[in-house]
Amino acid sequence: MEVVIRPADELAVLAADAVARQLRECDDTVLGLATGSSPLPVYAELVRRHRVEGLSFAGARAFLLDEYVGLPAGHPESYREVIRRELTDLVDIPDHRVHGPDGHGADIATAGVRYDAAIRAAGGVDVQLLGIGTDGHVAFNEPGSSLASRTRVKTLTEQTRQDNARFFDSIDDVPHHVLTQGLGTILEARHLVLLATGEHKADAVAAMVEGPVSAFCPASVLQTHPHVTVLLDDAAASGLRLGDYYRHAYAHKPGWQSL
Ligand SMILES: N[C@@H]1[C@@H](O)[C@H](O)[C@@H](COP(=O)(O)O)O[C@@H]1O
Repeated sequence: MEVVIRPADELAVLAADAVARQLRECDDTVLGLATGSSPLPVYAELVRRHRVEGLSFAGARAFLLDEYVGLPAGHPESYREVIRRELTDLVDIPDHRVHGPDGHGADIATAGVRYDAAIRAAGGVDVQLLGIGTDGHVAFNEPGSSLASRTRVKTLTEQTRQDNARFFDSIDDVPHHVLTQGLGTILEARHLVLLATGEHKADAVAAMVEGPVSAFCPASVLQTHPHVTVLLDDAAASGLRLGDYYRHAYAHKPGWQSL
């Protein structure tokens, strides 16, 4: 796990660098896209590079991490619509190559199995963007999630519903259920890039990076993955005991070593 502590605007550039490098190196890159506020500056930077530098997503495919269950297709806060608005409608990736768990179809019980099969059939995710919830969830894997879990339906905690209520008219409109990639599914991506900013993430970040690997903090399972980049601003890093070491290591990072 590489922990990089830099100003927030620089974090977005670093994450975009990882995505852009993958797109340039591989014609049929498979991107893993996250929603929430944290990746938005990364998407803005990728859109800028597409427009100004000609970065192309034309050969790529993309898979979303998660989706609310029960929102009608086309609901503005469904993650499929959010990602269209923030990224995929603004670059040259064909819409039919962007996939999300089917949260409004009739067969919710088997949607997860089908989704995992689709990711596998695409060859797996090359670069997976991630955020972290204040309770340590990644995607919508709430505390208590199996560290080996696959894509399935989960029930949101009240904390997560409150955290996400800002996107809806009221908390009553936030669904209770979601379809989310499992932790085991996420761990199969080849490079995980997690962004967290702000003091409200500091406790979850400390538990993820320096706590025990435990279902109590689902994000801590990232400690078991061979290629994870954790991008933090000072506030999100403020609970880390080894913060000075992570800064030192990044300042002395060999020039040949990319994220
Ligand atoms: N399902 C998403 C997660 O993927 C995201 O990481 C989390 C944090 O969101 P934010 O980045 O807005 O703090 O929110 C939601 O719960």
